[in-house]
Amino acid sequence: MLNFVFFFFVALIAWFYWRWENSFFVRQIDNIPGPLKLPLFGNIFAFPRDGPGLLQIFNVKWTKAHGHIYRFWRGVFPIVNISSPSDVEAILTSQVHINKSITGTFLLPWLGDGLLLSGGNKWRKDRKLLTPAFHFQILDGFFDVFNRNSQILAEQINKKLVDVNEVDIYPMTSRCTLDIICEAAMGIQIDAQVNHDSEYITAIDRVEAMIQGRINSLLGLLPDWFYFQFTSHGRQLQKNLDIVHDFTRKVMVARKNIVDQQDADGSECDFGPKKRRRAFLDLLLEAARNGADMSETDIISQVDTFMFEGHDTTSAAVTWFLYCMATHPAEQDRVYEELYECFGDSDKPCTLEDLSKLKYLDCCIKESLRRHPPVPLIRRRINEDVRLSGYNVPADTSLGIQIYALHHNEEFFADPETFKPERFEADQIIGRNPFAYVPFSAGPRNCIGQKFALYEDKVIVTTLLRQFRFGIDLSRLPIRESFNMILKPDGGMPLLIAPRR
Ligand code: HEM
Repeated sequence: MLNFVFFFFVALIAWFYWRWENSFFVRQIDNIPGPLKLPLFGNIFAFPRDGPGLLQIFNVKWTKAHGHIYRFWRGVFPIVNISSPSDVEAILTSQVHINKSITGTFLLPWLGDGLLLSGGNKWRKDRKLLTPAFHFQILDGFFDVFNRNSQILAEQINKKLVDVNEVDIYPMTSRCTLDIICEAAMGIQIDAQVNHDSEYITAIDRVEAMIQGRINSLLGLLPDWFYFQFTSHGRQLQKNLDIVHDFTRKVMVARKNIVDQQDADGSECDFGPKKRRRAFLDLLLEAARNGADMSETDIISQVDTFMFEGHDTTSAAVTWFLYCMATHPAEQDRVYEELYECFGDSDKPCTLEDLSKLKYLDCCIKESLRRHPPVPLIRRRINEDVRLSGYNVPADTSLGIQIYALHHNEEFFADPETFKPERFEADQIIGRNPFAYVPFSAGPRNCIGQKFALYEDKVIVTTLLRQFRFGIDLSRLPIRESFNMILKPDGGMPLLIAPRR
């Protein structure tokens, strides 16, 4: 009898699987070229565990083997990856495909329904509310935060140079951008550059590494309730998430109390229409006070989202830019000449007006973001059937937009592995498909912090290049790129640094 029940269930599962395999949905997906899949597991065993391997398989190996549109299976969930400008344009400019895919759910326990992960009307409402926070007049007010923290970074480098001439620059730029975003998002100074033992900073580092570890392994197939309750990885992640959320909540309450107090005693408010620089948190608290439908949890999710999106991305951009300079001394000299023309020998802080004069620096930064895009892959959930490169991609499919593969497409960027800033000189851009280059994404769901990031990036690198010359020990090359949610240097970024004066 038991045998009969067992075989009955196996046969039932096999029948359901066979029906599903032959469904119109699966047949449409499998019509798109892609690697051979295993029943139930799909291609999950082909995913490398390490970041460099992951970048290679998605952006290089499978793109070369199957073309600029291919599909693969994460268990029974299909993912279609695209990297041709016309397909990318069709998705990014669409008002229909604006929701994030299932992989975004791994970030949900951390970022909640913040701007990065929310969809539909909630996203539209929040995006409208937050857009004024990135008005250029408001960003101008952050220049003193950028300059002050860049100068602290230069001092920290100088301290290291007393003993050595090679410094791993990546953790240092990371702490610098963390200090900047904390001040901009929450209005507080955590001094991560000098205070290395902060529980909050350690927890943020762990949360990022653990979420990436989960995505890349079989743990990613477990539902949240099981993963957080019954695996030690999940329990550890929860512990670190509690530290991060606790910190954000405490800052929010403290900020709210200050504002309430100032309101009550009529003293000058440090947030209000007359004050030029306001943290993003102030804007959210103000909106909540003015009756916007926004709970405490909503505010925390938005602040945590800015902390995540605004920290590692920019430090990766700064780090890869310094790498490009270190490996291209002639281009570094030309950038320095331009800086010298603008600033001379002075210690004058960098202003928005100065940045508008630094045209060659701008080309070098754009080329660095092409060659090493900090966000190499973004995802969408297809809301209704769409035709891409002649294939029908059915509704509910997860779609990957491979920014890295797009930026390395020979058709648009000849000799794509070579650093050539002149690609971004005015006459070279004419006629190039604008969707061949999208480091900040494009369309309605582009990066809301794009201008903030570029100003911050430029102030940090000008501060450093005015004071130091960067080089690299050739035996360290190549520094491998690692796909860890963002594009990080594998094993750090050891650069040879010499003071200019
Ligand atoms: C060089 C640095 C940066 C790069 C390359 C970058 C890139 C991107 C990209 C590609 C997206 C689209 C993500 C997606 O569709 O899944 C995005 C979204 C976003 N970015 Fe950035 N980003 C950078 C810096 C920043 C900064 C400094 C902030 C905040 C101050 C920020 C805040 C956001 C937010 C909130 C979103 C979600 C926008 C939405 O869905 O409406 N980013 N970013």
